[in-house]
Amino acid sequence: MAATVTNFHPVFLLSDSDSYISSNPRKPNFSKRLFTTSPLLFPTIVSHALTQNTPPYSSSSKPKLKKTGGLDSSEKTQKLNLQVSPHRAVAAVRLMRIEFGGAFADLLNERGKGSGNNEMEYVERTLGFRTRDLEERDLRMVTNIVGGAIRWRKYLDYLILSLCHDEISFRNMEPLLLQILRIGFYEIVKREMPPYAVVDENVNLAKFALRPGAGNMVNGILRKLVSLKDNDSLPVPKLDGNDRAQARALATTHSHPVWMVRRWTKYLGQEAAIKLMIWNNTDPSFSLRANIAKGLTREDLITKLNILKVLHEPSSYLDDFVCIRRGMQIVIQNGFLKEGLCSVQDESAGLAVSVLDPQPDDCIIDCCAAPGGKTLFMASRLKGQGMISAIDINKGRLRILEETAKLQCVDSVISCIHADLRSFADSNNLKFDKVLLDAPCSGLGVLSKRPDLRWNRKLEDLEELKSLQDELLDAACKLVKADGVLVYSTCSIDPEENEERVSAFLIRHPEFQIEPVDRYVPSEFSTEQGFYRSCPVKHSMDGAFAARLVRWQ
Ligand SMILES: C[S@@+](CC[C@H](N)C(=O)[O-])C[C@H]1O[C@@H](n2cnc3c(N)ncnc32)[C@H](O)[C@@H]1O
Repeated sequence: MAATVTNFHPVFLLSDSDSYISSNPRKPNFSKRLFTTSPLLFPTIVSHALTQNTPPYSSSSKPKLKKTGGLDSSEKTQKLNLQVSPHRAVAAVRLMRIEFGGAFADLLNERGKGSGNNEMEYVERTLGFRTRDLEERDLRMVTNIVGGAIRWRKYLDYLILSLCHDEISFRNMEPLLLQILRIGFYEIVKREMPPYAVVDENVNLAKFALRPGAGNMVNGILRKLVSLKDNDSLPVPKLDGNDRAQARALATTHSHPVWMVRRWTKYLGQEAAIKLMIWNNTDPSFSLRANIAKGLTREDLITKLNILKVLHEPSSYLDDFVCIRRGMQIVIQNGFLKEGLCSVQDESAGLAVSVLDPQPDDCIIDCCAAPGGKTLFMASRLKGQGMISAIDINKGRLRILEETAKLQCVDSVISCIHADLRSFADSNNLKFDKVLLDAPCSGLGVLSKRPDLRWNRKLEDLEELKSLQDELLDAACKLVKADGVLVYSTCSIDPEENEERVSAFLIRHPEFQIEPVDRYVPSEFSTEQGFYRSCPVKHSMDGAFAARLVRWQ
């Protein structure tokens, strides 16, 4: 079934700042990381993870499901547990789903697909009991705990390991027990919550979801942690030794993979790498694009936000954008997105569209378009005149684009094409004024919004991505008419996916040359080489890159 906007799927919401690896048929292993695991499969996966050690409930105590998949109402009440705080129970299950079920850590999706009743079914199936339904405040706490426990996973595990008897008991720890400890450690060390309440609550969760002995263990470890923290004697990774040793220490302290620290230290220097990691660990802020095609100007949007007391300020860089400082959930709950009045779009993505500079009557092709963040923004700039062909290899995501285009009233200027760009460009002799290639990339510029991404990305991915980016550039350039424009963009901050890809392209295609972007974006975003680059720390937005290339012969 088509994913609809009302499903509020993370892919839709976080479109621009998200990164996707190709479902490249030539590289089938690529698609593995692309999708969330089917919710139907999740309980099986988690059960497996749980039973690696001790099952959380015996088979006789497992909740019975009706044939429809819903819970029998008598079961619901029987299993209701009022002693466990609901937000911790839900957070523990979400963490399990993200780690073992391949779900996205979606910071906006609090009431969408996979939550609400569905989510309580996961809770019951995973923990063996239900909790009371979540209130708004609980939902905010779930989001905070899940985001924080994922971001800080490496650092939290370092602390947990330091308080375990030995490394083997840490390595063999039941997955659910480990999630509960991570929640407790995160709350005590990073959220500075009243420690004894945190200890009690997490002990209860371990006791009911696992067994009394697990509760005792959580109690012992958390109490040791509280005492170390009170005495200011938490272990600290030592920043000394050679580059590799220093990278390892920084990776632990700032909770990132070692390879990322080494790479950023190489390209940015240690100080800037540290600042970037601190940024990635900060709660993200979101920006909204007012949908002028639906008759909502930025001023109208601001009026609505003022009425709802959402803390915001107009973007300094883009006319239609508003930066939300606090109250994003209010925007979601009031249906602004579902009604298509505005979209969640990072300014960095909006600026990449400015590099292409879509104008009424332009004939544009968006080569990797789904789920459509940039296509829809470009379409709104055409003001009903011109045409955008939106290609994507992923049918499901393309359907999201189609439906959102209708919702936002820009469908009359968009035509969707489900195809692999490479074969499309080979078999069609079409030429366009403007070609956008928003390439699949590592997403290293959007780690603050995608807390799980840092753990899912591997250094090896970069090599595969780089050759895919080259192939897609070679295909996209075939579609550019004489004097036409090709914009290559990513949401990565890695020079090998950005500047290096463009340099390599220009060697292969001397018929293109760089047009400096300073006419299209504020000068602080333009690099010496004439490219667009946003830096999270400097500009307080996601990291992104774009190059504007013109076919001159
Ligand atoms: C970074 S995302 C694009 C995001 C999109 N531009 C937006 O703003 O919402 C990259 C997209 O490239 C698509 N893709 C990957 N390989 C492709 C190929 N060979 N042909 C066409 N699309 C491809 C993926 O399905 C994915 O949707």
